[in-house]
Amino acid sequence: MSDPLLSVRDLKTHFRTDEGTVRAVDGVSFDVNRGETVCVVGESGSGKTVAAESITRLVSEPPGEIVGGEVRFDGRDVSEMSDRELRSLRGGRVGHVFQNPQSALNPVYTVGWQIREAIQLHEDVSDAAARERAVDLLDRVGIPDAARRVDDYPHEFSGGMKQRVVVAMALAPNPDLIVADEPTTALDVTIQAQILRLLDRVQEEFGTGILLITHDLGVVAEVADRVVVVYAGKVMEAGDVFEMFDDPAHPYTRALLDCLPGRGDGATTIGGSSPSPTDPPAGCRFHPRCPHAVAECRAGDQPPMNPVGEGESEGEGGHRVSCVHFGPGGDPSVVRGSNGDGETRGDANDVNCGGETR
Ligand SMILES: Nc1ncnc2c1ncn2[C@@H]1O[C@H](COP(=O)(O)OP(=O)(O)OP(=O)(O)O)[C@@H](O)[C@H]1O
Ligand code: NI
Repeated sequence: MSDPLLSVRDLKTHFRTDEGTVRAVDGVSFDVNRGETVCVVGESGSGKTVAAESITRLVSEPPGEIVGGEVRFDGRDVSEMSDRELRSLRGGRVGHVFQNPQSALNPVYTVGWQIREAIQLHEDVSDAAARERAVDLLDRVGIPDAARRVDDYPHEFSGGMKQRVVVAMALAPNPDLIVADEPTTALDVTIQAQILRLLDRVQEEFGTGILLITHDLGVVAEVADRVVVVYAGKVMEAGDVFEMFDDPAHPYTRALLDCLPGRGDGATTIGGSSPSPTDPPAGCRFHPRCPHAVAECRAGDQPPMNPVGEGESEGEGGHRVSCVHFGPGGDPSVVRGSNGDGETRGDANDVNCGGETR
């Protein structure tokens, strides 16, 4: 198999604050292959945005610092790139779409000008040709009357239309990877579905890799090929979307999935609160809230990523979980329920289904 498009290994991004060191991302690994959609899920403050920003080193240093690990894009170590190379990577081969479209658009230029810039930064094309492509892109992201709207300023677009412009801008240089951080939370569900469909079409046409950060497990079910579940800066579970929804392994994942309509009782909340980002618990970071925690979960480091299924590969692509019950000598039925079909699920787990998992 060829190298993954993006490979993140044991990434650690910390912030030095007056309250202490915030271990926002604390040893996170995942891959994104060409043409694949990987979703990162986890509750607020778990480090999703910081991980996404660390890929092209967008985290402001200080207070942030990438203190460990490795990010490889198309085989190249991103930490070895010059500032010039990094700038051309961002908004070039890696397109970012952030939660707030406002921050991605410059209010003093027309959207057409900004998309042209995004094209011409990476390609030697004439103004006329770039403008034509800008119109075409606006049209493709579903902006009506694109030939006229191309000369409008960002403030002349509604929130949903603005986010489409941002997507058009990210797509302008034909990126190999799109990193989209909650690109649709601020949008109504119809527009959200349209944007997701658009990304899907682009992916099909160009084989683009997509890293999508979202709270919304409904979106995950719809678009993900693989899922990475993060909690307090650590990966709890990763794997194929079907395997993960069919046989969720980590108690945290199971609690999250219980919030989906038609699963669990849909009304539970995770008891307790997120751990302190400056002083996270030893052992599994989820243990203080886990109904299945045993002594082994409370000491040492986060458990290694154990294969979930029989004969499951230990590699980056397989279904793996950071839980001692799936480790050597462990008994997964403790988590799955004695008959293995998850019947005990939902009783002690209290995951907040409101707010974050809209
Ligand atoms: N500039 C900063 N200075 C200090 N701490 C920060 C900074 N940026 C992020 N953090 C901390 O890093 C942790 C991870 O934040 P992050 O924004 O990545 O979470 P998230 O998973 O994206 O959450 P959300 O779903 O709310 O967007 C949080 O504890 C946050 O407070
Ligand atoms: Ni975020």
